[in-house]
Amino acid sequence: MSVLVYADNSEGKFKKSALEVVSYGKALANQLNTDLTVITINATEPEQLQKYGANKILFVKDDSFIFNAKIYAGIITEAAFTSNTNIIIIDSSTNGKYLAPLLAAKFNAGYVSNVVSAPSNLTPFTVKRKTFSNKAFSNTVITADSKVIGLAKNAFEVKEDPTTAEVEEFSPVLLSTSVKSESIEKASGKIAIADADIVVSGGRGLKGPENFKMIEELADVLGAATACSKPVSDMGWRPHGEHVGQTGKPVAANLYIAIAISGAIQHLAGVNASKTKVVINTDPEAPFFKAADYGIVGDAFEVVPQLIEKLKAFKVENA
Ligand SMILES: Cc1cc2nc3c(=O)[nH]c(=O)nc-3n(C[C@H](O)[C@H](O)[C@H](O)COP(=O)(O)OP(=O)(O)OC[C@H]3O[C@@H](n4cnc5c(N)ncnc54)[C@H](O)[C@@H]3O)c2cc1C
Repeated sequence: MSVLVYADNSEGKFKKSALEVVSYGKALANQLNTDLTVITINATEPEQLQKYGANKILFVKDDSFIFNAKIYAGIITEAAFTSNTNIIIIDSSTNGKYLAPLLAAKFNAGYVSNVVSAPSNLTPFTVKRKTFSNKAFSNTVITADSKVIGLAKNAFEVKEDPTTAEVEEFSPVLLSTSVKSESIEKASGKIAIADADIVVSGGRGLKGPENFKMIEELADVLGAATACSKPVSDMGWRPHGEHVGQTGKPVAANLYIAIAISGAIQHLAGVNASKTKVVINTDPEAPFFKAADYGIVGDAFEVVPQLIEKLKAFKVENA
């Protein structure tokens, strides 16, 4: 009986969250003294996953597949039955959050989301998860024989553990579904907040919508998504889709840069799952400084343009 991980990719490339779930799967497989099987769909280099401990890699290659949760859940369930597994691990990307409940229903499994560490106990199977807008942890027991684990982003380190894996093409017997994605047209060329590695976010301290040009420019240089605090979107300075926090979108980026944002508890609740938080604020008493890893006490209108120039120069030097 092996552990099965679904490794998602973006345009064929594995994201960090995919490597995190594979590393988690390997740790769990070691704990259970079993093998790790990974399934991936339309990744360009599926064999890369052997670097992170996969013993078997099942890859589906069919360019006509466009992400559709029902179809993908069907494929992953079929892979679970083929590989005789009773534990499926999945990331917490937007796709992962669509997939996990469908998988749990198909697999008749107990599903726990937002998991942050390997099981503390195997009998009963107990995992630690984040809860209450990431302000608390809960030790949760999965009593069902089959289990679906949704791993929180940035919760488990990517760890190399090279193996020689069996790499096998997997041809699922696709069941017909009531819904099929024919094509995807992205709303804009922008990076989505939920899946971004870096997020640059602006607050009310920027004083007006015209000043968000520098937020966009910084985001451009860093290849980041742009975001904002609630009042900024309430006042119509930025679209509502950019509002992050307890009542907005959650952010679990590798780097979250908060510019002229005070760090109210409702804002922090939505961004504190990010790995490294940087704050730029004129007020040294702003609450965000307590939550941040790095802080600059300074005027955004002076600091941000300098940061952009330095980053541009760094990119030219290191091109
Ligand atoms: C039920 C409820 C839910 C909420 N949900 C959310 C949510 O999901 N997300 C959210 O963001 N908020 C939420 N809020 C609002 C939240 O309480 C704060 O009011 C809000 O986050 C403040 O936004 P801000 O930090 O951009 O603005 P402000 O509180 O006005 O802070 C602006 C900051 O900019 C700094 N500043 C000013 N000028 C400069 C400058 N030139 N350079 C650098 N820094 C400067 C100031 O020192 C200050 O710290 C919620 C509130 C409630 C009651």
